[in-house]
Amino acid sequence: MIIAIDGPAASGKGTLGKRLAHHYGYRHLDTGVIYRAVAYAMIAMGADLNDEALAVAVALELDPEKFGNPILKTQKVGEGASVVSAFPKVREALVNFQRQFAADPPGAVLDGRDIGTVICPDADVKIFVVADPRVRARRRTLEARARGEDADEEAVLADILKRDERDKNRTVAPLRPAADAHTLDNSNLDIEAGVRAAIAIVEAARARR
Ligand SMILES: Nc1ncnc2c1ncn2[C@@H]1O[C@H](COP(=O)(O)OP(=O)(O)OP(=O)(O)O)[C@@H](O)[C@H]1O
Ligand SMILES: Nc1ccn([C@@H]2O[C@H](COP(=O)(O)O)[C@@H](O)[C@H]2O)c(=O)n1
Repeated sequence: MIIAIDGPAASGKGTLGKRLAHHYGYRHLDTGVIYRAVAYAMIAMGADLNDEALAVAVALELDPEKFGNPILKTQKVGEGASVVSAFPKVREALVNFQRQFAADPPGAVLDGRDIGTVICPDADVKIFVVADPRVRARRRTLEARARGEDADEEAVLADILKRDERDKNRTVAPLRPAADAHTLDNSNLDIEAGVRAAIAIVEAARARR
């Protein structure tokens, strides 16, 4: 079974993806980390993030062993990821890796922006996770402060809104729910309640198979 989770920045996709994968014994891929890895490699070499040809070359040479690097989670790298991810050829270079991950047994949960629309249009279950932008900014700020960072909630909100705008308005694979996606608004749900709601969606889909 393939579970596709999409949604805007900091909506809880990764948290939910990890929890669903654990619940069902599936593998989990946070696809945002792939675009972050491209951006980080370019930042590290002092390159211009708008250099599409270089971004493609970097994307083709990515080492998944490095996806766990905590620096990929920083705001600067996230902002860079939303620049390089808008290039059609960068996205093209990364499709096979994601589809291969999805196809391998016993099942997979992938989260991102275009999983239900482009990467796995035939996914068994598609969930589009949303939450009020202020709620998302609050959660992300608390998360950063817990890591010891000096995060400003208004700046975090501005970053989230900017990335959402760029992701929704790009020409290729824009952020949007697939026609057959279930929207899950977790603005007023804690993590446990959000996971329960998602499991109910998955179970309903399994019962229909
Ligand atoms: N339902 C929830 N209730 C409260 N906090 C939540 C909930 N879901 C996620 N969070 C928290 O919100 C923050 C963002 O969640 P997460 O990193 O899963 O979002 P994301 O959509 O994967 O983000 P990104 O766009 O960076 O990939 C984390 O601190 C997480 O613990
Ligand atoms: N399937 C995806 C996943 C991510 N992106 C882009 O990467 C940026 C960072 O993603 P996070 O999930 O880690 O926040 C995001 O803003 C998107 O621009 C993507 O295009 N497609």
